[in-house]
Amino acid sequence: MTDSHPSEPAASPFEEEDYNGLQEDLADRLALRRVPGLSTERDDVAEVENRKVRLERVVLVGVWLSGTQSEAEASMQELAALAETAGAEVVEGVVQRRSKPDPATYIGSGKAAELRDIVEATGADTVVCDGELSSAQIVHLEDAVQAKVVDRTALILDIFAQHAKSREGRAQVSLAQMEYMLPRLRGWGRSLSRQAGGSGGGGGMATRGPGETKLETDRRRIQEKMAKARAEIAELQARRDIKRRERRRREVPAVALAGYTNAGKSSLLNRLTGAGVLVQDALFATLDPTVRRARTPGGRDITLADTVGFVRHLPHQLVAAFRSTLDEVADADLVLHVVDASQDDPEGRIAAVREVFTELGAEKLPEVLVVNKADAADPAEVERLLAGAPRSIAVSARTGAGIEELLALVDEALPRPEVRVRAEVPYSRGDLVSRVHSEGLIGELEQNERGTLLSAEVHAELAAALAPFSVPESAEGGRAAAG
Ligand SMILES: Nc1nc2c(ncn2[C@@H]2O[C@H](COP(=O)(O)OP(=O)(O)OP(=O)(O)O)[C@@H](O)[C@H]2O)c(=O)[nH]1
Ligand SMILES: [Mg+2]
Repeated sequence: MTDSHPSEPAASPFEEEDYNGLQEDLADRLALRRVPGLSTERDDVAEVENRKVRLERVVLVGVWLSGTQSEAEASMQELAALAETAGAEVVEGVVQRRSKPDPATYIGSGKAAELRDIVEATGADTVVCDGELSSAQIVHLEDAVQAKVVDRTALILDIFAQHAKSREGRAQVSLAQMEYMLPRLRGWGRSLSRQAGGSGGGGGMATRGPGETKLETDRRRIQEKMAKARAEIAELQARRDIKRRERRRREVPAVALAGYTNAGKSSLLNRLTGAGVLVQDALFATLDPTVRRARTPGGRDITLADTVGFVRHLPHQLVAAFRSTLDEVADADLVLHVVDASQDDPEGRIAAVREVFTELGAEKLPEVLVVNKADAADPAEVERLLAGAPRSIAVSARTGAGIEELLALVDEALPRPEVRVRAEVPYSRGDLVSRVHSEGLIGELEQNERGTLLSAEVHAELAAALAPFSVPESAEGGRAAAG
């Protein structure tokens, strides 16, 4: 397909002399990886209608559109990791270099025929494509390779469906799945019933007739379910909003841990707060965000939220459906952007995460780049990443290295409380003094016979509560040493 490379006999079915090494390499690695023992069966109405890829033998197919060889390799390896996370066994991975995906079959039709041979030879039951395919592409490719075809979006949705535990998480995933499914119903109906008919041309017309009624019913049923899911999410979101507003009212600064999936966000939350959050060497281990309290070395209380991991080309249906969850990021006062320094192409991951930040309207928030897994990473790589961000720190959630420093940096990076106060708080109002400790920044503090004399920076609401006890800067010999 490409013109820029002189042709040579290609050893591998898919393209190209300068690519063979990579492919064999890839095939080797892919063949080795397997995630055993993932739970499989779960009966969810929405899931039943979806395309599951668990416990299947899959062949991965990518179209290498642009970028370097190592980027193409990274993308395929990530697809393999996703497939395995979903519970599939990857038996083969192939890439075709093209200027754009084939509008009919994603990969070129000649390559599709070769892919069919691979599917047959390996006994695979499913082909997973590294992109988002139209329903027509799925149908045509299924016809060509005689196996089920699943795209990257469906794969990610399937993983989310397997991992979502809370009511809210499950409703969000099922909404996203239905949104994905709705425009593809026609194609699927056709391909599943395997009606005959030419592989080109008429497209959806082939389903006209008796099938049409069924299609309409399905569509209506799904739309009804989507409405129900939306209502459920809205209700749960209202509760989440109340909690968040409560935190806001108390003006506890909100810090969100965000970043690429498997970067170590949950591990960091555990390190920072002792929360026993699930940590797993798996993609999208966390779907239900946990919010915990923590205290900075400066004595300020903060909330720390663990969040859903991001991935390249995170399906927009998911971003939309997880909106209320992801608002933990959008509403934060500070984002800790966690990146795994031990993996390939951390910059690509950082960029992918920032794209999602933008989609969430969180791109302007103060950010600390937390370069994690420093224990396992190349120190030069860590240095490079640190240098690439104005505010950054290297840590290891595993060994605990850098954690204290991270907390200190949080202190520094958080917006400072805006009101300076000086007050003499009677001993009967010890509660106010402890609020100043945890919610403000204390300058001076001393006890005298009337109460606690303090000067501090606090937020507006606390300043108002302290107002009855305020004393002018000059009054009282501020630092009467002996007390
Ligand atoms: N070597 C090393 N491994 C780490 C470190 N932090 C986390 N890990 C490992 O990385 C894997 C992922 O950790 P998690 O904390 O679950 O990552 P996450 O970002 O919450 O992942 P998702 O919730 O799936 O998006 C686990 O196997 C952790 O043990 C670290 O500092 N060093
Ligand atoms: Mg997690």
